Order: sequence, then C-alpha cells, then structure tokens
Amino acid sequence: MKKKVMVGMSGGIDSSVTAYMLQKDGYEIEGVYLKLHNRNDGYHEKNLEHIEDITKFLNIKYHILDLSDKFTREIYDYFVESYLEGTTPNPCVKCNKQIKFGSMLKFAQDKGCDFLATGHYAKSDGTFVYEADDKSKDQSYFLSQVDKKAIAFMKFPLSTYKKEDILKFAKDLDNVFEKITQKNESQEICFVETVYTDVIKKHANIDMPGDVLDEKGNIVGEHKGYMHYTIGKRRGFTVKGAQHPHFVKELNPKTNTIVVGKKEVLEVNEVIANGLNMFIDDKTFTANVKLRYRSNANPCEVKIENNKAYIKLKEPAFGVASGQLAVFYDNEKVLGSAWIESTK
Ligand SMILES: Nc1ncnc2c1ncn2[C@@H]1O[C@H](COP(=O)(O)OP(=O)(O)OP(=O)(O)O)[C@@H](O)[C@H]1O
Repeated sequence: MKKKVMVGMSGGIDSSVTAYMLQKDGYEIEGVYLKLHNRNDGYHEKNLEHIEDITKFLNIKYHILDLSDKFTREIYDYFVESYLEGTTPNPCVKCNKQIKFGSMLKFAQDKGCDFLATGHYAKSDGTFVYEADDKSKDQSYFLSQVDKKAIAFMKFPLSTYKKEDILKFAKDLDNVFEKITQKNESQEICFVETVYTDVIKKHANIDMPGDVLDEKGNIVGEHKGYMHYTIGKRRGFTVKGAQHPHFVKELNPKTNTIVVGKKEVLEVNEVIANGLNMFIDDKTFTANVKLRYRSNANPCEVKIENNKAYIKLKEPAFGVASGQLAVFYDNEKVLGSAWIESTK
C-alpha cells in the first residue's frame, strides 16, 4: 500500500513543488492549509486560490485547519511581550515547535498519515535534522526546538535543491505553478509586513525618549524608546562626543534606558541558555553554536546542568541577544538548542 503524506501547503511555491515531488515519488498526498492569522484582507482567499489550483492539478484532497487562536496566544502574543520585556523573540522557532510540528503534525497523524512534509529547506534522516544543501536558504536553525519524536515524521523534499532551481522547475512544469512563482516571496516573519516596530506599535507606545547610558551608568545621550532597539544595533540614538561607533549592549524596560558601548564591550565569551531541547543525550560535548540565524557557527564547549546549557565559546561573539536561540551543530547535524538567557 502507498504511504500517505500530509503536505503543509501555504499557497507558496515551495510547498506546492513539495506536493508535486512527493506525488511523483509514489506517495499518496493530502494537503493542509493552516489559518494562522485573523485577517480579512483577502490574504487567506489568495492563498487558498493557489492551493485550489494546485490540488486540482494534482487531483488531491486538502483540508483547512484554523489555528488562529492558538497562533495568536502562543506565537503573536509572545512576540509582542518579548519586545516589551526587552528581549528579542524568535516566533518562527516557536511556530515550528508548537504549530507546524505540533498541531499540524497531530492533525496529519489523526488522518492516518505516515509523514508530514513541508517546503522547509532542511534535511531529516528520521532521527536528526540537518542543514539543507542551499546554505543561503537553510532553515535548520528554526527547526531545532521541535519535539525529538516529530523528526521521524518529517519529509523535506527540497533539502538538496537551490531556491532558484525550484523556481525554474516550477515555471517549466505548468501554468498553475508558474502563476505562483509570481507571488511575492513570504516575509521572514509571516505577520511582520514591514518592520517589527509596526507590529509592536499596535499594542504599546514605543516612542518614549529615554537616556542612553555608558557601562558605568553615566548618561551619555538620548534614545527614541527602548523598544526601537535590539542588542548590537548601532543607529537611532545619540552619544555625545562619540568618536567611534557605539552599539546597544543592554535594554532596561523598567527605567526605559539603554546601555551602549564600543564594539569590544559587546564581546561575549560565555552564554547561559534555558529551555533545552536536545536530540543527543550527552551532558558535556563540543559543538559549533549559532547564536542567531545567519551568524557563523562558533566552536564551543557545552555543559548541561540543571536543565541549562553553559556554553564556553572558543572565539568571542558579538551582539548576542537574550531571547534568541543557541543552536548546537556537529557539522551539518543539529544536536539541539536552548534559549539564550544571559551572557558574559
Ligand atoms: N499557512 C500554512 N499552512 C500550511 N503549511 C504552511 C503554512 N505556512 C507555511 N507552511 C509550511 O511550512 C513551510 C515553510 O514555511 P515558510 O514560511 O518558511 O515557507 P516559504 O519558503 O515561504 O514556503 P512556501 O513557498 O511554500 O510558502 C512551507 O513550505 C509550508 O510547507
């Protein structure tokens, strides 16, 4: 009997090609579209129009799963609250864990599927997640908090392709696919259309000028409101008489102050991280750690104690923000991850 795969379909080209490829490979396919946002501006209708076309072309069934309340509670509200608390959130990591490889996986299992496929650029061998071949699109960082048990169900057919190959492939395939390649590439964070501050503005007054402090607590300038800044940012505030660029080192929501310093002040050699999600059992190990998406992997030693990871970096890192994720790699293999709590 054919194995059955549920494909998470967003109406975008990656997941559409994913469904096509798996059908060609001989799987029985069904699609599911997640309603994640409470929008009535035609956003869902446009996506569903594409899904309608693709599923007709493939002659497969699709479902619509409304997870907008869960998404608002667990992803969107967490995003807003993090900025209010002066930390830098990572909503895509939470969404992959709780929504896509949480609720959507459960839905697929309830429908009797053997696998859940998505158009993520990452690899899975059923036990571990790995970086995709296209390093510029790799999304393994965002998948490192998923439940270890979910990995056995993952299928990522795009893992060995480059995005431009997928686009070319889709254009040559059929009009219904070609039409979707003209759709705008989705935003890095699906509910942030421009910049994150536009989202936060809807919930808080972010324009509250305050003092810029140096490391010793002296007032050295003025800023526009702490929520405008993230760790490592170097623009948008004044520092009297500064000869060198200054970077944000710390955000203090209680006093609406920010602490800035020259680049060397931002140097981090140790990181403590909580909310561990490990795919290996070792309590001490060496690895390469990414301290934010798009950062280089930094060699380190890791010790796990009392549910926290104590990470000693072999080379200093700069602009490390609490709220972001420390993801441990052994070459391309993801070993696990933890949320950055503090740095030294
Ligand atoms: N609303 C949704 N419903 C179902 N699956 C989704 C949805 N959004 C994303 N996915 C799945 O997660 C994958 C990764 O999402 P991401 O937003 O990073 O994709 P993308 O590169 O824009 O992909 P696509 O071109 O398919 O939109 C998608 O390829 C799709 O399989």
